[in-house]
Amino acid sequence: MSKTLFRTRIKFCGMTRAGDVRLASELGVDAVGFVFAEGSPRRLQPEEARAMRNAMEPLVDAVALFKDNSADEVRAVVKQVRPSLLQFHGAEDDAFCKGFGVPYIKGIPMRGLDPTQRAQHAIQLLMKYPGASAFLFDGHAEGQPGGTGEVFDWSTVPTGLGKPFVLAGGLRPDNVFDAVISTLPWGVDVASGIESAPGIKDGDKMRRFVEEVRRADCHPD
Ligand SMILES: O=C(O)c1ccccc1NCC(=O)[C@H](O)[C@H](O)COP(=O)(O)O
Repeated sequence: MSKTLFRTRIKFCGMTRAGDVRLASELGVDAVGFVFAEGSPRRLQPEEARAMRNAMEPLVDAVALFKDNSADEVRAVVKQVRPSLLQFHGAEDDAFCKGFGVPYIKGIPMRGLDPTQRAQHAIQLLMKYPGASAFLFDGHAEGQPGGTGEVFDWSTVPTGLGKPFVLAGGLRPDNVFDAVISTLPWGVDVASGIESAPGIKDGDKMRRFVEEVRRADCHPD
């Protein structure tokens, strides 16, 4: 694969502390994610996310993440937090995902897929989620929660999507360079790989993660 000229976007997911959000902005991170999925150790109440959202610097996107939440819960978050993007990780269909007047990213479980089915997988995704602004390829298995640090086989990333994709799943400062060079994603997303405990981001890991993505962006291949 030949290298393109764009800058790889970075999203830090599962933010729970205002100081972590501020440091992410200072590091030049493009988006931060607030998790509303039931059972997640990073789960926020809308009021908590709203407080962090109101303190955010301009030109940084807030992404609200759901997994099989009710429409009322999604609406409450949209009203209070004003995210610029929604991200769905459950069995929500396209009609549900696009029903809130906010662009959406669809999280796709990638565990155990067949590398020979990359093109077919892309077609299936485009047919199933025509309204998605982007896909986020994640390391977990179908029905499982994300944010668990599981890497999937990058050779299964669908080809010929014609839409941006975000690579996720077990990315860390020590593997994100290879991940970017191998898959040339529109963006990368990380939760546990920049944490000292679930929801508690580690400043040094955050900084090193961003440096490694930038190093990959400058790499000639
Ligand atoms: O982060 C969570 O707790 C979570 C819970 C339920 C569904 C999805 C969740 N996270 C999705 C993300 O976007 C994570 O950033 C992604 O799974 C990568 O996580 P990690 O492998 O820990 O970097």
